[in-house]
Amino acid sequence: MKFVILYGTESGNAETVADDLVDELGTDNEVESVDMTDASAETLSPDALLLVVCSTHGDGGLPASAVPFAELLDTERPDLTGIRYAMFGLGDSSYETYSRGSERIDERLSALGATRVGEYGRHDASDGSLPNDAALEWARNLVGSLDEAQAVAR
Ligand SMILES: Cc1cc2nc3c(=O)[nH]c(=O)nc-3n(C[C@H](O)[C@H](O)[C@H](O)COP(=O)(O)O)c2cc1C
Repeated sequence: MKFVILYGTESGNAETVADDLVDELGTDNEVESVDMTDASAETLSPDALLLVVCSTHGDGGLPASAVPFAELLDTERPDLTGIRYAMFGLGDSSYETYSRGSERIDERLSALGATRVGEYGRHDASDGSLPNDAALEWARNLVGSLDEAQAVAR
């Protein structure tokens, strides 16, 4: 399977999550990690499953590295029909806007025609756990559910 991990971060947590996902998935798959700041419409390919890892900053806003990507989607409005993606949001439930930054990316991708697959993963920083552990568990479950779906389709 081919994965593109697209991360949006302000203070680096989502980037370390992306690094761990590359290590986890890279043993059996082709995996590329891209900061949203460096992403273009071509980063989103129907040949790869897009894993979007994005935090929330300000009051429910996008993290700094996700802002150019959101602007690109808003201005270029690429047709994302055929693109499949899964979401993992980093946030803190002590904010009323828990995980809202990731949802802002999710809403844009789906409005442009992309299809979200699997469970919407989230990490809540208020419980003191590491986002990396939650993300690895999410990714293992995601890959397991995709493998099952493929086996059923065969
Ligand atoms: C100044 C600041 C504002 C934040 N605002 C929110 C917020 O509105 N909603 C939320 O769910 N989390 C919020 N968070 C929590 C971050 O999303 C969380 O710490 C995340 O792990 C940061 O990931 P990053 O280092 O990749 O940016 C905020 C954190 C900081 C430091």
